[in-house]
Amino acid sequence: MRDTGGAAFHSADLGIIGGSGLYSLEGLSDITEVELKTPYGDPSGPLILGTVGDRRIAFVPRHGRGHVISPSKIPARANIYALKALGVSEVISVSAVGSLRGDFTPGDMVILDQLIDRTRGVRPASFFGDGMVAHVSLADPYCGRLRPVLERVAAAVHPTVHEAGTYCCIEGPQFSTRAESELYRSWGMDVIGMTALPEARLAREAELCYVGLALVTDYDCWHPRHDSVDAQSVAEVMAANISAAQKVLLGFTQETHPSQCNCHRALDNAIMTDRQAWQGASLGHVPTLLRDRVAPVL
Ligand SMILES: CSC[C@H]1O[C@H](OP(=O)(O)O)[C@H](O)[C@@H]1O
Ligand SMILES: Nc1ncnc2[nH]cnc12
Repeated sequence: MRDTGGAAFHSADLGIIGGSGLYSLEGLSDITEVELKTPYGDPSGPLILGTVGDRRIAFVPRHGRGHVISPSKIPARANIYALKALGVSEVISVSAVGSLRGDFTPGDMVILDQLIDRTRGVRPASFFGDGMVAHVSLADPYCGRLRPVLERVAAAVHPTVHEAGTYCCIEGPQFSTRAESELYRSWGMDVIGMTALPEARLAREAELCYVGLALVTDYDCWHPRHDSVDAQSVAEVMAANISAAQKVLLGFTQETHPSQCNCHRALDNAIMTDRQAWQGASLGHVPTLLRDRVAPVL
């Protein structure tokens, strides 16, 4: 069913953002497709809403249907805003990644815990700045409450799950040079991709719990005994592991429940703008993100 009624008529509590190779979700019932408009433009495509057990899920493939959106062009603000507007409080983000170390091999899963930003500043990376200035903490960009749950669920369905990993986010869409790949390895980065940022920054600003499930698809271009990555090989390894990823996602929906979390208070000590100055048109669309947090003063 296609429904353009908007967020007000729909709701979800868990958001799933699909990456390369994950363009649909298995196991959903009561499926509705919603086309949402946001102040930050259209999301990557219609959001798919559905039910698994007692969870209402909202799914969005970040590259769009048919993989038509390049990493630099992903409307991350619209995607996160749309999830927030639907009532989502927890998000799991799935990514294909290259391995930067010998013991992370293609087919492995990684429960991401850290990020390094090697994007070039061309991606809008904040909801704040026009009339309201906020500086959230990103010290731990992934939710510490949900990461162990994801690890447990993944370990139950997949033989090799790494409990932590630092994701190096490059601009793309080209893959790295060998010198860059070696540089990132020398810095101690674990995996490489093009999409975890600004998604993770925006999820924190929107006070969402956010976890990252990375599927290792290649050794980038540093490994002396493996071919350099290409898009086709990424797609092939993803296809071989997609049913395991789907099982992890389904399991995760049943193992987590919306609960109180520090992530939902990320703006508590972050807003620098005087409270009196929160009034007025310059505040733009931030109230929707903050919802009931600022409603009393607006
Ligand atoms: C198809 S290879 C490069 C492409 O795959 C990854 O996408 P995602 O993170 O959405 O799974 C990588 O970041 C690039 O966008
Ligand atoms: N080696 C790599 N570099 C960047 N993004 C990727 N996605 C999957 N493999 C990748």
